[in-house]
This record gives sequence, structure tokens and C-alpha cells, in this order.
Amino acid sequence: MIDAKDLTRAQLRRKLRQRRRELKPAAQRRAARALYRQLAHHPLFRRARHVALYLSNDGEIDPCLLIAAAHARGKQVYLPVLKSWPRTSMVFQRIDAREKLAANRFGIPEPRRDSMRQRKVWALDLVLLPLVGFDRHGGRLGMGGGFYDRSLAYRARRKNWHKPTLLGLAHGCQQVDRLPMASWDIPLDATVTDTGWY
Ligand SMILES: Nc1nc2c(c(=O)[nH]1)N(C=O)[C@@H](CNc1ccc(C(=O)N[C@@H](CCC(=O)O)C(=O)O)cc1)CN2
Ligand SMILES: Nc1ncnc2c1ncn2[C@@H]1O[C@H](COP(=O)(O)OP(=O)(O)OP(=O)(O)O)[C@@H](O)[C@H]1O
Repeated sequence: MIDAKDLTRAQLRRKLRQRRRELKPAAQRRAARALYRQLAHHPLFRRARHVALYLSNDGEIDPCLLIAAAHARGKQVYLPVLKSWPRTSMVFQRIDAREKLAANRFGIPEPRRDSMRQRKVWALDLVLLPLVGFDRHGGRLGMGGGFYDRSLAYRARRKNWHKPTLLGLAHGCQQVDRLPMASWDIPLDATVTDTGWY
């Protein structure tokens, strides 16, 4: 496991992104199936009606099997969609199983913006977050845009509001011993990997 103490956030991010990108396609497919087995029958997933996921990019663990399962079970499935203004914010928008998608400014596919299909993040039951690095204490290192932190910032002010449950999704190799937490970081309830819950 990487010792995060001697690295800056930028160095750590580079190292961990490289690790997940190095996974071969067969290892990625195995990891996606193992992640599905960790979550598909868990009560947090089974009970959730409104679930936000993401489309994998840059070697991220792929939640596509969970997306398919969520659709098949009649859940409402949401993806993050970047706003053009302010450029640092994003919203969660419902997609259907055959949704047409187009690449956003980072090359990640997303649905065409439609405010009728958007839902406030505090009205979601479960958000499955992509991440670059995680620790056992709810720490998350993202791509560095602050998109998830900004959309979850209300949590810091509303301590008694526990929705939605926040679960990071990652490959086991993205674990670090302890991430330095920034003042704006919103702790995860847990991170789920191909090998277990942390
Ligand atoms: N799959 C996925 N979707 C997601 C996120 C994510 O981390 N993963 N995001 C989570 O926040 C948001 C997008 N945030 C991102 C932030 C930076 C970069 C990125 O690749 N930056 C490049 C260079 C930027 C550029 O091309 O202009 C880089 O750092 O190399 C990508 C996504 C919303 N959707
Ligand atoms: N609630 C917030 N309000 C204002 N700025 C914020 C907030 N959260 C994060 N930021 C800003 O966003 C920038 C990136 O934050 P950070 O490095 O934690 O992103 P990240 O969690 O890695 O990215 P992402 O959530 O997009 O995957 C920081 O410079 C920070 O100043």
C-alpha cells in the first residue's frame, strides 16, 4: 500500500491514476464482476430507489453491471452532468437504459442536459463515486476538479441529514494508508472494491 505521507496530492494522484490505467482489459473485466458481487445484493444497493453512478474513464473500476442491474430492477439511475456555468459544478440527471450520450469536455460520455430529469443530490438514496485514491477512514482523492465535493458541500452544514449514502468505488490497488483531508472534503460512508468494503 502506498504511504501517502511523503507525497503531495498531485504526486499521489499521478501515481494512483497510472496504477489503475495499467490494469489489463481482462483484469478490468474481472474487477467489474467482483465489484458487482460485492454490491448487487447488499441492502444499501437493493433498497435504493434513486442511485447515481458514473461511466468509467481513465482506468476507473467499471460499474456497468450495477447500472444494468439498477435499470433491470426498476431503480432510477443518474449520471453526473457538468454544467457549462459555473464550470466547476455538476448535477445528477436520470438516464434510461438506451440513453443517447455524448462526450463532455473531459471526454466522458454524458446525457444531453435536461432539467426535467435532474434530481437534487440530497434527494438521492445512494451515490457511487469514482475516485483516484481512498483510505479506511472515508478519505477520497478525486480527479482534482472538486465536482463531487462541491455538489456534496451541503453535508458539512447539515450534520443530521444522512442522505444520500456515499460509497466510493475503486480497485484494491487504489488504497493508501491515510489521505490528508482538506477542509472541503466530504467523508465517504465506505469504499467498495473488487476485494471488499473499507
Ligand atoms: N467517470 C467519471 N466521471 C466523472 C468524474 C470522474 O472522476 N469520473 N468526475 C469527478 O469529479 C467529474 C468530472 N471530473 C473530471 C475532472 C478532471 C478530469 C481530467 O481528465 N482531467 C485531465 C485534464 C483535463 C482536460 O482534459 O482538460 C487530467 O487531469 O489529465 C476528468 C474528469 C464528473 N464525471
Ligand atoms: N465545497 C467547495 N466549495 C468551493 N470550492 C471547493 C469545494 N470543494 C472543493 N473545492 C475546490 O475544488 C478543488 C479541487 O478539490 P479536490 O482536489 O478535493 O478535488 P477532488 O475531490 O479530487 O475532485 P472530484 O470531486 O472532481 O473528483 C480545490 O482546489 C478546492 O478549492
